[in-house]
Amino acid sequence: MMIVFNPAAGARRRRRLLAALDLMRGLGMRPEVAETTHRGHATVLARDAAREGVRIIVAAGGDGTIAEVAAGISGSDSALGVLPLGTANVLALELGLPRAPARAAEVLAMGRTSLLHPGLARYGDGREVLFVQMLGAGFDAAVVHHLPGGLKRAIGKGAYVLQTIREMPRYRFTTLCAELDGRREEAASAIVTKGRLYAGRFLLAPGADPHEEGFHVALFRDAGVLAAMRYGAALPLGMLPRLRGVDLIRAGTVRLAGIGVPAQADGDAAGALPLEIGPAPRPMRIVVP
Ligand SMILES: Nc1ncnc2c1ncn2[C@@H]1O[C@H](COP(=O)(O)OP(=O)(O)OP(=O)(O)O)[C@@H](O)[C@H]1O
Repeated sequence: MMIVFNPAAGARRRRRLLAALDLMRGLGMRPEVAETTHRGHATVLARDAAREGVRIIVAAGGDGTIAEVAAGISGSDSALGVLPLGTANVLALELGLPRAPARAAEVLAMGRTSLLHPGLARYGDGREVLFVQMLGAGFDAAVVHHLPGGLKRAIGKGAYVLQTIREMPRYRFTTLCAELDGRREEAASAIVTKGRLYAGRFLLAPGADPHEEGFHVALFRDAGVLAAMRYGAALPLGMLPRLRGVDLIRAGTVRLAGIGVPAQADGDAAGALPLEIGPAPRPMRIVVP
């Protein structure tokens, strides 16, 4: 087993990692730990470990770190493990992975796995971005693009709320075009999700399951500040999936286009449209409780 640790959020994360390591050592495990030094590094570390035949490669960080490690092991026989140390930890909530470091370590020690079907976004320039949870295009991506890293480290999840309020008056709402299995739709924003949850434990797509193939696409039809406020208020109340102006559609492939529309994948900035989303070439195994 190898642990890929993102130390970016400081001392608290390191303490939680050490607590997990303590338990593992108590069980006689001696996992190697590699620390990331920059964005994208987790993918390189995980890819090298997968080539060496490491059986379980653990992402110790948030959803961005998990996505980077998943990209590194994609196509290999290594399984993905998770020590949830991030801000939102959506995948951990989705899969019922414990947040307490000792309990998360126990799950890793047991090594029970299930199949995960990540999504792969392909851009016009040939770039590819793998995601395990979701890809958003439009307003939520603008929030992610402009979120100051320092603010997130200082106040955690509240940073997203603050940045959403800041973004409302300045985001230039444009129409994006979504092609869902070839069927054309229009929306102000879209979230292509593998899972049920969004931004923490808030319900977005009740019928979704990351263990299944395909995507659930949430289309936010209405543009403008008032609509964004309505969506933002409905989310924590669990009312978003039933809200007027929100449609949820299943699809196996998704094309998104729109001039200057930003994209985010698993909570990290991921360029701009146009892009095409389909399944990753191979599903991967993930360690689950
Ligand atoms: N050493 C580093 N310094 C700065 N940034 C890093 C470093 N290592 C990784 N990163 C970047 O930090 C991003 C965010 O980290 P991560 O996902 O672990 O935490 P988070 O954003 O707080 O969690 P969540 O996504 O659950 O909200 C990663 O996508 C990665 O690109």
